[in-house]
Amino acid sequence: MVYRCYNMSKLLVCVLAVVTDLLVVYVLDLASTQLRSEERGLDGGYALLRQWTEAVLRCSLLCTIFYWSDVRGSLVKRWILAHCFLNPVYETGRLTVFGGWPLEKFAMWLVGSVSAALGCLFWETLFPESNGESSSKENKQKARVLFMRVIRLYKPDYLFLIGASVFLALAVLCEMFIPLYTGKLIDILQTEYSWDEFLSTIILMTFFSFGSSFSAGCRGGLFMCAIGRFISRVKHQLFSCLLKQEIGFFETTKTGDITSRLSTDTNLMARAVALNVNVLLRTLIKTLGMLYLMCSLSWKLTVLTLMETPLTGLLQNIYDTHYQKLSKKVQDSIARANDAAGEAVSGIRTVTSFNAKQSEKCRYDVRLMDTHNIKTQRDTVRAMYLLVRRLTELGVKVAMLYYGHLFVTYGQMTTGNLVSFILYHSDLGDNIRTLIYIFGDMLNSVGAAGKVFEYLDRKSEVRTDGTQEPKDLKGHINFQNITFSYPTRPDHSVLEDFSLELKPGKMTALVGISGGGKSTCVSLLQRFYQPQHGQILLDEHPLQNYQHKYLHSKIVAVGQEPVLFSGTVRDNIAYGLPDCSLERIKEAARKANAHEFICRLPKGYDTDVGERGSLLGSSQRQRIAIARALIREPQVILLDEITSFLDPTSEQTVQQALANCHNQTLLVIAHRLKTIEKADKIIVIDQGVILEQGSHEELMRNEGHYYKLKEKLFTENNSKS
Ligand SMILES: Nc1ncnc2c1ncn2[C@@H]1O[C@H](COP(=O)(O)OP(=O)(O)OP(=O)(O)O)[C@@H](O)[C@H]1O
Repeated sequence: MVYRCYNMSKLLVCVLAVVTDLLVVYVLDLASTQLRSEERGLDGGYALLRQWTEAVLRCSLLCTIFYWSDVRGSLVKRWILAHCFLNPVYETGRLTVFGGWPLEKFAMWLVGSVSAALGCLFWETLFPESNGESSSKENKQKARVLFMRVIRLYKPDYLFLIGASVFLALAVLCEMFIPLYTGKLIDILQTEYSWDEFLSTIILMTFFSFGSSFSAGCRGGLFMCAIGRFISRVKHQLFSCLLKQEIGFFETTKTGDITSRLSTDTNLMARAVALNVNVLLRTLIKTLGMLYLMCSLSWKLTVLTLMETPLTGLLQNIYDTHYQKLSKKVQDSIARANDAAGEAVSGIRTVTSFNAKQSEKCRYDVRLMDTHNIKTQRDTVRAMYLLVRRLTELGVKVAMLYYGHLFVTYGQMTTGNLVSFILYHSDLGDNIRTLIYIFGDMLNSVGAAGKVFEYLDRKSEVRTDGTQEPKDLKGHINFQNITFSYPTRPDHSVLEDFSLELKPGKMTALVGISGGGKSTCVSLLQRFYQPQHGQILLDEHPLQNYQHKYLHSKIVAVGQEPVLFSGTVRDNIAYGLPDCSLERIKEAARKANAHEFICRLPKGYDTDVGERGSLLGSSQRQRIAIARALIREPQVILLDEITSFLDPTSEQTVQQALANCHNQTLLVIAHRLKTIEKADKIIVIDQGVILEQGSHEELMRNEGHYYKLKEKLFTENNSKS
C-alpha cells in the first residue's frame, strides 16, 4: 500500500513537472512575441540566445521540482538535461551549418521531449548503473587515489617523465603544422609562384617534419626508460612483499593470480601513468591545436565534422563495455587452461602412473575450446564495431567532401585549405577516439594498480616482528591449548584444545593414522600458520616473540618430500647461508650420510641437481635436505616422515646421526617402528586429540591405541623394510 502511494506521488510529480515545463515554454514564447517586432531586424543569433536562456530556466525549474519532491537519480538528471538542451543544441548546429529558422514551437517541444525520453531509455538499457551513483563516485575516488599513488611511485623517474613530456609537446607542435604547409604548397603551385616563396615553404615543412621525428624519438626513448625502471622497481617490491606473506596466503591465492600480478598487472600499472599520460597529453595538445587550425580554415566544415564525435563516442562506449567484459572472460579462461596444463606438467609422474594422459589432454582441450569460443565472441563484437564505425566515418567524410566542394566552388575556401582540412580531419577522428578510449583504459590500468597495491599493502597474518635472540636456547617446546583450523577450511578444526610438551634434548615421536594432525604440529612450530587459540612456547616465551630469522635457524624441519632448488649440491646444502664454508657443508653432508654419494656424482659438490632436484633420486634428495637442516646446528629438529624414502642402510645411518644430536630437541613423525621405538616419548594423535603417551615399552604394556596401531600400521611398514 505504502509502495503504491509512493509510486502515485512519483507519477504526480512527473505530471506536474511536464505541465509546468510546457507552461513555461508557452509563457516565455508569449513574452518573446511582444518583442518580436524588435527582433525582426536581427538574425537567428538572437533566437538562439533566447532558446539557450529558456533551456537554462527550464532546467533549473525541473531540477527544483524533482529535487524538492525527492525524485532523484541519474536517469532523471539525464532526462532533464536532454529534455531542456536538445533543442538549443540541435538548432545551434542546424543554424550554423545550414542557416534558417527554428521549428514551430510545439512541434519542437514535442520532438525534443520524445527524443530526450527515447535517448534516456536507450542509455539506461545499454548502460544501467549497477550499484547506484554513490558507488560510482566511490570508484572514481578510488581510481583517483590509486592514480596518485602510481604517480608517487614514479618519483625516482620524474626527470625522465618531464624530459619526455617536453619532447612530446615539441613533437606534437611540429607535427601539427605539416598539413597546413602541405595545403599552402598546393595553393602556391596553383598560382604563378616565386621560387623564394616555394623554397621557404619547403624548408619550413622539412624543419617541422624533422623536428617532429626527432622529438618523437627522444620522447619514446625517455618514456620507455621510465617505464622499464618503474616496472623492475615495482616487481621487486611486490616480490619482496609476497615473500613476507604467511603460508596460508599462498594456499588461498591461486598461483596464476600471483604470477599475473607480477607480470601483467605491473605492466598495466606502469602504462596507467606513463603511456596513458603520454598519449593523453599528445592527443589533447594535438586535438586542440588541430581544432584551432581547422576552425581557421573553415569553421562551418569543422562543426559538420564534429557531429561525428558524439556518435563515435556512444559507439565506443557500447563497444568498450562489451569488449572489456569479454576480454576479462578470455583472460580467465586462458588462466584456467594454463592451470590445467601446469598441473599436468608438474604432476607428470602421477599422470603417467595413473595412465591419465588422455584425460588430462581432454581436460586441456575442453578449456582451450572454451577460450576459443569466448575469443570468437570477442572478435565478432570487434568486427561489428569496426564495421559500424567505418560506416559512420564514411558518411561524415562524404558530407564533408560535398560541402567542401561547395565552399571551394563559392570561393569560401581555397583548394589548398580544403586539402589541409581533409588531412587534419583524417587525424582528428583518431585523436578524438583515443581521447575517449584513453579514460577507460586509464581506469582499467588503475584497476590493475589496485590489485598490485592490494598485495603491496598486505600485512602477513603471522607476525614476524619478534625481537628475542637469546644466546642459549634449550629447545623446550610447549603447545598450550592450541585450537587451529587451516585458512582454506576455517570450519574444520584440525587441533582442538591441544597441549603437548617437547622436552629439551629429548626425542618425541608423533604417531597416529593419516590426517590426525601430526604434520600440522610441525607447520605450527615453523610458524607457517597462526593458531586461532592458545600459544606455542619456546623456552617459556611465545614463538612470535623470537626474531624471525633467528627462529628459523633454531627450529628446522625436513619434510616428506623435500624441495631442492635448481643449482649445485653445495648451493642446496648451504641454502640461505651465503658465506658457508665447504668444510661445514661436507660435515653436514657426512652427518646426513650424503657425503659418499655426493663424492660419486660427476662434479661432486658442484653437480647440478636439476629443476626441483629432479636429477637426483628421492633418497638422495632426502639426505641433502637433512644435511641442509643439520648445517644450521639447530636446537629443535622436526622430521616429518623423512625415513619413508630411505633404504634401510641409509635410514640406519641417518638414525645414528640423529641419535648423536644429544642436545637437540627432536620431534619425529614416522610410520616405521624402528624410528619410533627409540623415542623418549611417543604420542598417539587422532583427529587433533592426544589419545595416549609414554615410552614404547609403557605403551606396549598398556595394550591401548599404540598397541593396536602397531599391529595395524607398523607391521605392514616393517615388513616392507
Ligand atoms: N594445507 C591444508 N589446508 C587445509 N587442510 C589441511 C591442510 N593440510 C592438512 N589439512 C587437513 O588437516 C588434517 C590434518 O592433516 P595433517 O597433515 O596434519 O595430518 P597427518 O596426521 O600429518 O597426516 P599424514 O600422516 O597423512 O601426513 C587433515 O584432515 C587434512 O586434510
